Amino acid sequence: MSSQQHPDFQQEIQRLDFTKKYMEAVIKTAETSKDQFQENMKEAFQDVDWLESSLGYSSLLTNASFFEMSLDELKSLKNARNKPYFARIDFLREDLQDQEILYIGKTSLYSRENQEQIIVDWRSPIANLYYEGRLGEVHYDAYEESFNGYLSLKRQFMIEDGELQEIRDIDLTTTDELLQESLSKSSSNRLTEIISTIQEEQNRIIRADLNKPIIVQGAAGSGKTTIALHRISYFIYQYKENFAPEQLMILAPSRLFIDYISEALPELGVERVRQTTYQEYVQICLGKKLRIVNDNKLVQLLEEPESKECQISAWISSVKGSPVFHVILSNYIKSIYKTFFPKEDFMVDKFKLFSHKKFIHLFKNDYNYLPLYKRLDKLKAILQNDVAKKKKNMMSNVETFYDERIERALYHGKDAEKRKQYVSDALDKKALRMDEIKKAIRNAVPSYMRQFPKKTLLQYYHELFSNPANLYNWADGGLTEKDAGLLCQYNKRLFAKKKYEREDLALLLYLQVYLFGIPKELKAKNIVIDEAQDYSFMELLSLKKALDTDMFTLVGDLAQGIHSYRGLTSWDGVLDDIFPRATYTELQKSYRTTVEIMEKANELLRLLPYSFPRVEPVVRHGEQPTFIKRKDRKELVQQIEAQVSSLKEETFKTFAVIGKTMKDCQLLYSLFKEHSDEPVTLLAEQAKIPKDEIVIVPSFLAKGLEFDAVIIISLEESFSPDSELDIKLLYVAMTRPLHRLYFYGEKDGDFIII
Ligand SMILES: Nc1ncnc2c1ncn2[C@@H]1O[C@H](COP(=O)(O)OP(=O)(O)OP(=O)(O)O)[C@@H](O)[C@H]1O
Repeated sequence: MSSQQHPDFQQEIQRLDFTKKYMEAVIKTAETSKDQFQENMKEAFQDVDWLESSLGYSSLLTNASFFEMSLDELKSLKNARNKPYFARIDFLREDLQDQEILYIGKTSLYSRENQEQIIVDWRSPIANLYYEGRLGEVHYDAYEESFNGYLSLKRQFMIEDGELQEIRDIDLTTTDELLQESLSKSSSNRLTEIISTIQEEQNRIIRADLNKPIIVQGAAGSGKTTIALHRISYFIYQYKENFAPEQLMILAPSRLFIDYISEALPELGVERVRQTTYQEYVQICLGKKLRIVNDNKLVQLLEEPESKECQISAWISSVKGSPVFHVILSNYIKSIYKTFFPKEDFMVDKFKLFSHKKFIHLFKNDYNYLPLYKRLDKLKAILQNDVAKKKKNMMSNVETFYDERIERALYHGKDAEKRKQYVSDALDKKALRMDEIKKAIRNAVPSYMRQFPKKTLLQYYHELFSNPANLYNWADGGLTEKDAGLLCQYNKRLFAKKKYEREDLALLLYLQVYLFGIPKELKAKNIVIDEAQDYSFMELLSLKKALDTDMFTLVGDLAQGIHSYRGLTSWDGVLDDIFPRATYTELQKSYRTTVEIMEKANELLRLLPYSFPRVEPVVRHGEQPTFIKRKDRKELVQQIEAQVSSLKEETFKTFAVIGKTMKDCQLLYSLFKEHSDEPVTLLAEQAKIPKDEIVIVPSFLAKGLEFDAVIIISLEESFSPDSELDIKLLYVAMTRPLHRLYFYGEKDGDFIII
């Protein structure tokens, strides 16, 4: 039924009008003075002729009183002005008489007269009925109670600029037209919120137990990034009393990616969540800016796959990220700890203040929870305290010793001359001893502390690789002697140039945790990691140790694991050994691409040596992906320009040309600069994604992004069916478009499956 003919259309228009006016009055009052609320209400509703209708709105003008609002609440209310809600549910709870009619929106709004909800927040427990509930008998859980009832209506609203456009009632048979419509729209180059069309399987992840970590293996375009952001929003809503948004953290693969998600964040009320990249975060924790080289070994692997050096370097990365290094670091740390067990008692002058056994006991037991150097600080403080407490006693002991002697000599000595000499010597000795003891008191703690090694994190790290025999022993059989030798040689070469690689960061972070500790203010309470498949075992383990929590949301896709030389090839180890409490979920449905594109991309998955289930696209059809024989140089640029301009005529807005490597992209970029006036941007890791421009982007940087149309090019580089990496890169590139996909190459074999 078209919305205009819907019997409730007029009534819904009135309801929307009421809600908007009510919101305006509340916003105005919050911005001025709360005493003005009655006035503001009268003003907002002055020309409304339906107030006396059966809807019973009139009492609000007389009974309303205003309540304080937080700045955040006010901001979300203002954001919701143009679209106060997107759905309605009618629910009769079995223990209540009256049916509840609930309007669901981005934020909540309470009636100031009777505290009834005018708009229900999408994150509230009852709103779950919209996402999960079929019409009929349903239940929802809230505050550890379950409520049964009957859901008689699920209605969706299309509201644009505050005007009601359409109403759709969802029954058992209707497909989700709103979803179809939302997916058929063109992309704005940015991620947006999807609260009105969240699907059941996605909703379950967003609302999954917030006290447990969660790992999501999701196909390309299944909504992983989107869900992760919505889960943060849900978390903030549920725990607004306990956590400030700043205590949550998103770790994104690059600055480019942070820019990409930035638009969805304010919409979801999560813009204050910390957003950073793994490398930035670790370096902040280490308190050092290191010179990171070979950041993208992937590029080397692509450009020189046969080079021996390159293969060794990839192998080094995989070992440093593997559980073997957990064993190595644990043993290494134990060996460092041993050098901190004192062998001597703590003496001040001739006084024994602290036995070394007591010291070791405190060190090993009472301060076990602290990092090594923090334990040392504690002990130092204890010694200083002890000395301060016993100082007087020690001095007076010495003093008394001499004074007694002097006194005895004064009263008992017979020979006056001898007595005088004795007293004078004793007084000298006393002065000397007093000086000695004062000096001993001053020096005792610093000189005792001097026995402990004082090294920096980097010194410890360098020592880890200084001796292959040690490394071999610490590995407990995890490395051969030859491997240990190779690792030491490789790292020594780097250290000599004061350089480090990304893979060193995890190991440095682990050592930092156990040796020096991580400042409290850097420990987020809940962490979201996107593209988690690109993290190694050690990277995830070190992060968990550094942050001191297992409250992680990890989302990723092993099929897009283009960094698998260092990253993960299975979630098993992560689940078993790092996050044993985690809930593991898979998402197979893809919302981004059309059936035609996804089916083609699925062909690639079959070529990978792992068994990935086929990705199921949401039924949305489009054109078949097309191969176009590219022309040379200048003409190629014209070919692409013509393609884009015809796509623009079809109202598509965002376009990317994806090349396998940065080299191919740079080549195309220079061709554009030479032969075209069309604005183009070559995307780099730190870049921002421009709107309304063609972007040229290498396949490995395109991960996570999306565009209306994508052209995959092959200039000097083609994708090889024999390389797992090439298959994954092509898969990533092919799953970026929403609507159209083209291959521009010399011959169809350039793209493996075309
Ligand atoms: N329930 C939904 N309603 C509307 N759009 C959706 C829904 N779920 C996902 N989408 C859209 O599908 C696209 C893909 O989502 P997203 O980028 O979160 O997927 P992803 O799993 O992170 O993909 P990739 O692994 O390729 O990076 C986005 O445009 C997102 O807005």
